[in-house]
Amino acid sequence: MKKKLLLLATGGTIASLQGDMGLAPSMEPDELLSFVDKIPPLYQLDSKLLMNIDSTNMQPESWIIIAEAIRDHYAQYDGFVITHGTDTMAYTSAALSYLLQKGSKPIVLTGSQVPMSFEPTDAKRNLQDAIRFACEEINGVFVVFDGRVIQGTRAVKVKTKSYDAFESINHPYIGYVDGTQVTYPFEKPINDNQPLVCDTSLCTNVLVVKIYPGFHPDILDYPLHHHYKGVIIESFGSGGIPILGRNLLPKIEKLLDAGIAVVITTQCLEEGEDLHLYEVGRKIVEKSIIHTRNMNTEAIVAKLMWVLGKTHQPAEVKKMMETPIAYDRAER
Ligand SMILES: NC(=O)C[C@H](N)C(=O)O
Repeated sequence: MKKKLLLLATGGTIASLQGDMGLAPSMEPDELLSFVDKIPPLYQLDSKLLMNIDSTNMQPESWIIIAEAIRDHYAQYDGFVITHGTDTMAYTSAALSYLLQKGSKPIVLTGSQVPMSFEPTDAKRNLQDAIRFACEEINGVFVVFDGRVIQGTRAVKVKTKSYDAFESINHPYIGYVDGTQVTYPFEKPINDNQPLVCDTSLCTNVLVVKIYPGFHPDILDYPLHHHYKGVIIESFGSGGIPILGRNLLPKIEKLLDAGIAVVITTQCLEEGEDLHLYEVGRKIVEKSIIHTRNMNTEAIVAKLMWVLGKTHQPAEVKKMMETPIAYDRAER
């Protein structure tokens, strides 16, 4: 049976044309599709333009627009393709993994490093691959890019120009697309065909701070005095914060005392935090901070906004953040 797919276009390089001020998204979804080699027996496709923006301009409110469009059309289609800029695609793929849970259909994000109208370009292949993967019997949110299928909570943009811009971090690739062929390196994930759960309440009062040698503890006064509900600290290596010199512990205690969720992650892309390893990590483990294990920052930001959209109660926030959703974290 032919699959019924919906393409939701949001802009990005894939839809960009050269203007006086540089590349800017302006192509309509039908124009994008005119470049694609159709696989007529496999699918029938409708399209809708949700926004036409550089993904630099994506906001959490834009994630909600995308999620609600999918929710509203969920019953009518077998799969969804979202064309999106690459710069914040990993945030959107993570966010949609929280906003739209369970379900029975694939939601596939793609984009390109070079506009569709340029030659050569990666846009044509990526869009074709995304459409092909959206025909699979699989559920969840995925990024399809340069022939690789990545779980939505595990994609990270690691290159600014090359075609292989995205990697699956701390998680295996779900699959590969080559022409009309989809292969799975491991067992194909089981589609347990559950009803879609759409929950779009978000709290955006979240701050990410990357510490560095010389980071001044006073910076952490800012979230305290500006109604922030969550602070994500990108610490070093296996995880730890300075406890000598510009000691961050007293300020972190103040944040926790004020009921602000403090989340610790690592600046290292691979293998995740292990705060128990070193004294500089253990000191903070004694406090009720939130562990992230091997989650990526994009997923942590989206998950924290989503969790804080439901509760500000510290123990609840910690429990929800530390509970795996959509394969976003693995315990050791
Ligand atoms: N390759 C791209 O799509 C980059 C673009 N600035 C965007 O994220 O919209």
